[in-house]
Order: sequence, then structure tokens, then C-alpha cells
Amino acid sequence: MKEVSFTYRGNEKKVLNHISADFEDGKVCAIVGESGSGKTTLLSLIAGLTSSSSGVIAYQGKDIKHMNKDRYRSNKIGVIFQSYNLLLADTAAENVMLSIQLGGNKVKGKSQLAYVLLAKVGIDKEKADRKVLKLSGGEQQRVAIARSLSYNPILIIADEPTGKLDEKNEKGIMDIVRNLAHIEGKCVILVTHSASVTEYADVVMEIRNGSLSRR
Ligand SMILES: Nc1ncnc2c1ncn2[C@@H]1O[C@H](COP(=O)(O)OP(=O)(O)OP(=O)(O)O)[C@@H](O)[C@H]1O
Repeated sequence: MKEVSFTYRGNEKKVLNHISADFEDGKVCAIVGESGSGKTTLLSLIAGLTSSSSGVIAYQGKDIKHMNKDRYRSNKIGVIFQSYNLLLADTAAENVMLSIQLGGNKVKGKSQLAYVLLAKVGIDKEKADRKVLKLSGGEQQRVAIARSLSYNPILIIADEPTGKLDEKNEKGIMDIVRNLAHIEGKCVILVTHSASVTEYADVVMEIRNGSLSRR
């Protein structure tokens, strides 16, 4: 991100003010900051859900403004947002398969891949075939992670990935997240309010008064 600023329409105050930052492959970066400081806004900009008022956001050196937004979102980045709801009436495997399909890549054995991805985050075949509605919060979060991996993105962004989870599940999810960065070389950017989650991160950045700084 280079000199990125953002103001919501009808609201004069800049939420983000000339922010510059690099997010590297192979690292987990945690973004912290007070409630209302702009963390979710920052993730929305990176995800291409919102356009910056000024400045440049580049993905592998290419300004995302010039990229096909749908393809960028469905193909290049894995998004784990709480508002990105899973289809509760469908099974975990169906949710992941749908995402593989939307990714648009020609993948043989979509169903098999869905089960492999789910197994990777600790969802066995029996749970994979259950409706998401009938899975616990922690299990649903694992399904959301598996879904975000469906097209093997290099960049993964997550808003409060362990938000409603107990300590054991938080550790389970953060171990998965760290492995994605450290073993698979992905770039993970997550927003958190939890001090314990920041301990799993390689880099911690804080948003304060519209500025982003390394802690
Ligand atoms: N659609 C919108 N229109 C106008 N203002 C908005 C909009 N969405 C968010 N804001 C404002 O922008 C600021 C940043 O919001 P944002 O959701 O990015 O904060 P946050 O750091 O993620 O907060 P939290 O930790 O509470 O989730 C807040 O002051 C919020 O009220």
C-alpha cells in the first residue's frame, strides 16, 4: 500500500490517512487498533471491496484498480470475513466446492479437493457432509478457512478469525494460519482485538488516528 487514504462518503474525517505498508509472503501480519480505528476498512480496501480515495494498493506489483475486481476477489485472495457468510443450509463440502467452482480454474476432482482442504483444517468426512448449520462456531470458522483456500491464493485476509472462539479453538485456528504462512509461504493479514492472537503473528501493525505503524 502506498500513500493510501480513505474517507467514507458523507463523512469528512479521513479514516485512513496516507498509509504505506508492505505485506510479505510467508508472514502473518496482525492489524490492531481501537474499535472504529479503521481495521475493517483497511481489509476491505485490500480485498477490493472498497476503492481507496487516493494512493495505490498493489498485488504482486500490479495496481488492483487496473485488475478485474471479480477475478481478483474470487481467484487471487482468500477472504475470511465474518460477514462473508457460509451457506448454512449446505454442507461444509458443498460450500468449499462452490468456492472452487467460482474460482473459475479448471480443477479436476472438485469434490475430492474439497474434502482434502477440509481435512487440512481438521474437518473430517463426517463433518464435511454435515450442513454448516449443524457445526459449532469453531468448526464453521475452519470451514471458512478451507473455503478461502479453495483456489490456493497467495494472500489471505481475515477479520477476527478467532472472534468467538475459546482458547483451545483459537490456538487450533492460529496454528493453521501460521502454517499457511510459514510452511506454504502465504501472506496472511488478519485483524484482531485479542492480545493472545497477536502473539502468533510475525508482524503487528497498529492503526491509530488514521496512521498505520509497526509495533
Ligand atoms: N459505511 C460507512 N459509512 C460511513 N462511515 C463508516 C462506514 N463504515 C465504517 N465507518 C466509520 O469508519 C470508521 C472505521 O470503521 P471500521 O469498521 O473500519 O473500524 P474497525 O477498526 O474495524 O472497528 P471495530 O474494531 O469496532 O470493528 C468508524 O468511525 C466507522 O464509524
